[in-house]
Amino acid sequence: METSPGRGVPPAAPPLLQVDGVTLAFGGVRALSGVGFGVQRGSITAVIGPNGAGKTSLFNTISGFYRPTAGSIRFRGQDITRTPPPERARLGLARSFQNIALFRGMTVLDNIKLGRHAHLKTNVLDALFYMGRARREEAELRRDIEERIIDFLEIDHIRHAPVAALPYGLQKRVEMARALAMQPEVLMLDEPVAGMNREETEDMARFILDVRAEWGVTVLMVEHDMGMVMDLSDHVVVLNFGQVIAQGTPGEVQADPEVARAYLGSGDVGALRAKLQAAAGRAPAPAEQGAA
Ligand SMILES: Nc1ncnc2c1ncn2[C@@H]1O[C@H](COP(=O)(O)OP(=O)(O)OP(=O)(O)O)[C@@H](O)[C@H]1O
Repeated sequence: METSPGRGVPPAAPPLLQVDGVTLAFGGVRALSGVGFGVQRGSITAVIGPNGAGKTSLFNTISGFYRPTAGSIRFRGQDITRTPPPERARLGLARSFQNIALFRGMTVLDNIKLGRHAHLKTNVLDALFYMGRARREEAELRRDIEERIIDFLEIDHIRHAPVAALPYGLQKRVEMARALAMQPEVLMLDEPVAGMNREETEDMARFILDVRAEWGVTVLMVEHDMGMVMDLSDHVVVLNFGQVIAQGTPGEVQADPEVARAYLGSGDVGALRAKLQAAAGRAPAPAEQGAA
């Protein structure tokens, strides 16, 4: 492997997803101003920030629902700034939504199948007569869904249940299953643990880690639960008023006075760290107490 001259450190791989100078305005409101960051392959990257910071706008821009007024988004080196959302999904960018966007009257299995349909190569005529490749793809589809995703997310017992009948935590899990059924390279999770109790949050955190470890999927999430973000993420991007005010490892952003100012109104990083540890249900370790 090629290394940097004289330093013995391999050069960083180009990011799988690269956001550069993204600006987005709604009339007079600038939701995003020159936002830039990279998502490394195999990482768990989180976007955080106070209410109204621009997190949802950024997610909608990356998945193609909003078109930026300036800047670019590259995925696997390809410029996708103007690529429509379904095409981005086919390229390998799948997402879940902050407010669950499942078909509530349909079963869990049928909802998950809708995700997989993004990849079916069957043409309309085949589908109409349900023959040849269509039938093979349907069989493959069922096997893939039933044996991998449903088992993995431990939702076997509810596969035939209508989504509307399920508790919130399970609905979120089904949404993740549907996004996974698109076989994404990057799974974008919009507030995956919003509204969940601690047990549901811990389950979801475990699934996110396993998605990366067992499926090799890169994860990009927006999340308010700071404890969960700090525990899981390799890279954290902090937005405030539509701008990136800090980014780095969880330790780096927690030690950044700008981040403390955005969340607490003062640059007290010790208070920020204590708040985050309280959010994660932990007391500060003795070595950390004086570290601020
Ligand atoms: N469709 C829209 N039309 C006009 N302004 C919008 C629209 N969507 C977002 N905004 C504005 O853009 C800014 C960023 O909003 P956004 O929802 O992206 O923030 P957020 O970080 O996701 O907030 P929250 O944490 O509350 O979900 C806010 O000032 C918001 O009022």
